[in-house]
Amino acid sequence: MTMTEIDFSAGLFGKLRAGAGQIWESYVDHEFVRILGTGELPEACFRRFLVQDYLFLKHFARAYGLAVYKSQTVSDIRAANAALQGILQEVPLHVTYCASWGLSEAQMQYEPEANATITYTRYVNDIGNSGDLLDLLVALMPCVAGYAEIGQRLLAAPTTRIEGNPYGSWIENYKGEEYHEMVAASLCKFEDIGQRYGGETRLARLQEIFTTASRLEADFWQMGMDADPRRKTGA
Ligand SMILES: Cc1ncc(CN)c(N)n1
Repeated sequence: MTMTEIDFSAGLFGKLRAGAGQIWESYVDHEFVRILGTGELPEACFRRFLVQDYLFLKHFARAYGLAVYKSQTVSDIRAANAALQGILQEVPLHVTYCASWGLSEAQMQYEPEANATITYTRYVNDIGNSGDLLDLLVALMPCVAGYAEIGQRLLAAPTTRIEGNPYGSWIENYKGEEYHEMVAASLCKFEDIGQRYGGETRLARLQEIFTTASRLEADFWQMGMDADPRRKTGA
């Protein structure tokens, strides 16, 4: 089977990604991702990230529920529902890692949310509440497509190690065919909705939303990095 190759530079998504420039790079090429690929990421950083990501996924599933509500056609409802299912399919990966550290799913649910989690998830849901379906999808796409790009980059990087890497199954998930097929379908629907909702005439505002969500993605990695015990400065 050939791997689904995604062209991240195409269409409205490609335009927004290019418009986000250095902020997009700071997300997909974050230090956290690079040392996760080599296996050198301190476990405390990955733990902090993964528990927060579980809480993040809950709010992103809610955001896709909102996308279902904002949809005006059955085809768009189906696509938002499929993306919601895609988000939920990530959860077992998180539950399995946390179980290996003795943390149950019941306990994960009651972990306090980090500022980075609150800021990003509430921003996206606010865009969805105040804007239309296209605004909401623009806020969601850095999350959906960014991890597929990260998976593709890790796969291509000569420094990436899967065997013996404690984060190997995380890498396998986001470079895997199932995730990439879901992202390819999401991007295809995004281009369709972009055209129907006049994306090209709304570029300035859409760029603002996309760039903000990309910056909040980079901040999310940084929240994981900051849990490195060697970087702690006293407090
Ligand atoms: C913060 C974040 N961004 C993106 C993904 C991939 N859906 C995720 N699990 N977490």
